[in-house]
Amino acid sequence: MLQTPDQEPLDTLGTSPPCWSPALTQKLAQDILPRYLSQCRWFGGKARALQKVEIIQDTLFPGTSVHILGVEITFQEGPPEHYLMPLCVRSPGEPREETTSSPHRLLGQWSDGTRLEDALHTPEFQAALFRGLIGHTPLAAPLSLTLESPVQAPTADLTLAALQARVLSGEQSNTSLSYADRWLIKFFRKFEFGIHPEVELTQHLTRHHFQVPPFLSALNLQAQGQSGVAAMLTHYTPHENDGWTFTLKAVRQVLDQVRQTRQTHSAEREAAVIGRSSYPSRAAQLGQLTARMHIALAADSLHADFKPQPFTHHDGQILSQDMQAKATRVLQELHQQYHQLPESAQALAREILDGQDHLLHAYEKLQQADIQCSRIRVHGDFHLGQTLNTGQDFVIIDFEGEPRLPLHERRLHRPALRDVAGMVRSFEYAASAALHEAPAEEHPLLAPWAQAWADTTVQAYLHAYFSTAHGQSFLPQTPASTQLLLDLHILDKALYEIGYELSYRPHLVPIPLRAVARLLKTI
Ligand SMILES: Nc1ncnc2c1ncn2[C@@H]1O[C@H](COP(=O)(O)OP(=O)(O)O)[C@@H](O)[C@H]1O
Ligand SMILES: O=P(O)(O)O[C@H]1O[C@H](CO)[C@@H](O[C@H]2O[C@H](CO)[C@@H](O)[C@H](O)[C@H]2O)[C@H](O)[C@H]1O
Repeated sequence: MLQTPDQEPLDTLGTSPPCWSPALTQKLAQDILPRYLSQCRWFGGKARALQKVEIIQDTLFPGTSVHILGVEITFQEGPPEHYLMPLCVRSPGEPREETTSSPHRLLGQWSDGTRLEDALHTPEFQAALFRGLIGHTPLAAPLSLTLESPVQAPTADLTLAALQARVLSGEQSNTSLSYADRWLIKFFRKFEFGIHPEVELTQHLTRHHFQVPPFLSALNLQAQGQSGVAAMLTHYTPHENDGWTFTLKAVRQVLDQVRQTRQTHSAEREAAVIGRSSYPSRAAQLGQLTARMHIALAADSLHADFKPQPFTHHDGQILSQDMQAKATRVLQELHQQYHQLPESAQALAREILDGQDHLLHAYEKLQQADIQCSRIRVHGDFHLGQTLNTGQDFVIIDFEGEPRLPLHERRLHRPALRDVAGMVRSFEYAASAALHEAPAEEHPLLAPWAQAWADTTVQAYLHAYFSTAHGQSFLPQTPASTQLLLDLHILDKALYEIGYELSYRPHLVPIPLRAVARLLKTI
């Protein structure tokens, strides 16, 4: 009998010894995966009603007994999603690494102790994947390798690193593994055929010597004559923490200081508390870095995929319609999820749903505006968690774009201000998250401080961005069109966050709800 992590008894698999079999894949699709997926951080379909889970591809990874399953998930409404799941059967004698009990790695267990596990957590597959991505294990169809250049390291170091894998924990839409903290493999969970923006942009920026973890190789998976990316190998960047953790700590420090001194907010006290902290200069560093990233992304005018393109009147119309369509979709999801929201969030959701017409109308300004700038390739999902704080500076990571968008949309040329808006939202998100860790009775004291922290930080960031990017073709020509593009991208991002949090982290949805309710009053 196979049991799922919550130990609910399931149908027996028969008396044959536990092993990989058609009966097992059938059981996976019918019983196990529908329940297991909803517990996985990387599963983006949590807000949608599942209709069917189907295993459409089963690839044995060379030299292992690991099955990389291509899983198609159909929902009662909307397009299907595809995920990659490397799984293996492990006998009772094989060691249980420390997180064995975690539902994120254990899919089930037979009565004799044999386990069905997520292979990304098992040493056998971790090592094999690394050897494959450094080109030491030949891969056979449907797998293949894109190798930028041979990995420069003594063979002994590589052999040892293969055995020193560590699954990174934390906020992730994919699964990343560090190898001896020198190399990093990102295994993409959501799978789609086509050029992967993360591989393409990391490769481009590596070649332009920009501050990204240098690209080394990509693992491709083919089916039906098409190819998609399953994993990417880069260097590991030693860092103190990621930009999100670093920033949250900075806001908490400000709020703690206020809590201890019980100082109500005033402009004078703000200058003393926030103005004297070291964070605004780090925000300015991020502003400069963002501008330099855009300059590097706009640098290759000979390559059609990177060459800047004009933002035409027609682009303004398309952008306006696209933002309206995305907003409508998110508001529909919000409407559908309304009764599952906590009461306080319901009030905000109601405010937003009631303001739907006003909100959609705001995007129409893009249709009349005279916006003169170029569209370039952008990061696409830019926020503090996409930066690593090395102590002195930051490095930018995670160029996959918004995981909720199809690949071809993530690769479109866009206004550079889309990324700037993403980072602005992230500073505000951090202020809001820190505030809402505090008990409600402290909010009257702390809220003006959290807002002042966000305003000061955003100002430092924007000032540095616009100074560094001054004169670049991707900046709109007038202050009015710059403001319009920025404001509407901020609104677009906050709405995206509502959809993202409903799908991935429902407990956090009040944060973007609060932001959109506030923006509704200013647009
Ligand atoms: N090259 C790298 N070097 C060191 N740590 C990294 C590197 N890339 C990612 N990480 C770590 O992994 C985490 C998740 O990476 P990310 O690319 O944002 O994945 P996801 O798409 O799953 O969110 C980061 O926050 C960081 O802690
Ligand atoms: O890092 P990912 O590519 O997986 O990006 C997704 O997840 C992010 C959260 O991990 C999400 O970012 C949102 O939450 C952040 C705090 O955790 C905040 O800094 C961002 O501003 C906010 O958008 C991102 O939107 C999503 O695409």
